[in-house]
Amino acid sequence: MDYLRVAGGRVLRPDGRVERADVAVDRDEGTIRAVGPPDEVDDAVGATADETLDASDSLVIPGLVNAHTHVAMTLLRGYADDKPLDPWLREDIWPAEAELTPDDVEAGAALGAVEMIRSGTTAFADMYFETDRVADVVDRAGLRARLGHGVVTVGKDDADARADVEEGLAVARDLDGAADGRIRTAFMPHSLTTVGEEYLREGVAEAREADVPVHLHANETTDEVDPIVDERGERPIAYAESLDALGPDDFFAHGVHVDEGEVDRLAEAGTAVVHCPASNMKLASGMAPVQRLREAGVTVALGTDGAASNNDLDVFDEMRDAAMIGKLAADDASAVPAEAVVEMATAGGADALNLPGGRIEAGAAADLAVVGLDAPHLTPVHDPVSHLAYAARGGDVRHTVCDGEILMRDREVLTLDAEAVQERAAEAAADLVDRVDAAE
Ligand SMILES: N[C@@H](CCSC[C@H]1O[C@@H](n2cnc3c(=O)[nH]cnc32)[C@H](O)[C@@H]1O)C(=O)O
Ligand SMILES: [Zn+2]
Repeated sequence: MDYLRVAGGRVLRPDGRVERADVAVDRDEGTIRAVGPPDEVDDAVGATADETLDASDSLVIPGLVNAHTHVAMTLLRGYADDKPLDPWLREDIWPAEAELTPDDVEAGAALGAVEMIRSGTTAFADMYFETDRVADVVDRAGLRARLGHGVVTVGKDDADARADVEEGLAVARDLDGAADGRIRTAFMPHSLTTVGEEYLREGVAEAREADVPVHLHANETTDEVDPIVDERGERPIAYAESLDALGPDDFFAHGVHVDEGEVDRLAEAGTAVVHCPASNMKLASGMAPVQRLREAGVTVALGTDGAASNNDLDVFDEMRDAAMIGKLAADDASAVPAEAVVEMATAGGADALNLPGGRIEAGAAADLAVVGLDAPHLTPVHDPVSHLAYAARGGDVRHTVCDGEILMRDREVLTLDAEAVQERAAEAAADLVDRVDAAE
């Protein structure tokens, strides 16, 4: 086998313990072959390493999972800030997105991919359009992803609405298994209010038929929950259930305004919630009951949401924000502790997306990040897990590995030309804004 050894570091294990260990990666299989004391891994593998990644003074963690984003929105980073969700989407974001070309989406997705690799993220879920272009980027970048075409039917005539649903289903069927299996898909209606009931019903039924999961924005703002309650006399999660969209492989973004009954239904159904604390704070959407969700047994993952409502794709920030807002929401400083947010960003994310990774153990996918712990803001190291949650940043990541392939070594991205990607995205964004201004 082609043997990559991650050597000399401390390793975060699935039970939350941190131990001195080396990690042996089988690059042919893309899996972790052994984890153990440095003098034992070669024996366990029965070979010496073909290549070594230095992890001294560092912590080896599972690759982080960004379980909800719109990755090409990096082009709209800082384009419109300081507004609530609905006017922000209608007045600023949707008009700009109307001018996006397939090339723009690819440029923005590549920028997002570079940003994610640099900050130790190895897997993400993306809801956007021109999904085949996003998939190309995922393939080249070496990342893992669950991708979908965001379906919106409000404001469209029946033919256009149907075409959008069909596109959502076609993308989910056609791209599943792409990039040597690193790409999986989902049917992604934007939300329960931006897609009409009959389209939701038909689309979800076809998704079930095709065996692809459902991902949507749910219970994000009260402005979105109230109309459902007023019109239907039921809460959004009950509505989702009536649509057959509350399955064990489905995952919903936000879950901010969920009541006790909805939390219990999510737990019983096994539907995961992707908590997006920065987006929820920035759009003043509200505080998700994360402690309550976890206590009820709901799988909770973390997402940055799009870069226009964050404004970056750094999952380290998300861990910190989740811990902070989780305590505030629960009015309890012991709520949503460091271990919880680290679990949400790793195993929780992999479980929510039903993708390999999220755990450093023999047999698991070789998706990992090596985080340098020798920076001033990480000194001293009383507790590495505390640092992951509260003090480390994406820029502390030294190496990133996905599916056994080194995506970044010594802070140099190997799979994409980071400089060219950044230049192209900046140009695409400037041109985009010119077109939006001209269209007004
Ligand atoms: N097919 C649709 C695209 C939907 S993609 C998903 C959409 O979600 C939008 N979005 C980004 N962040 C949020 C959020 O926090 N809540 C709801 N929508 C968001 C994003 O701008 C994008 O338009 C169309 O042609 O308009
Ligand atoms: Zn979103």
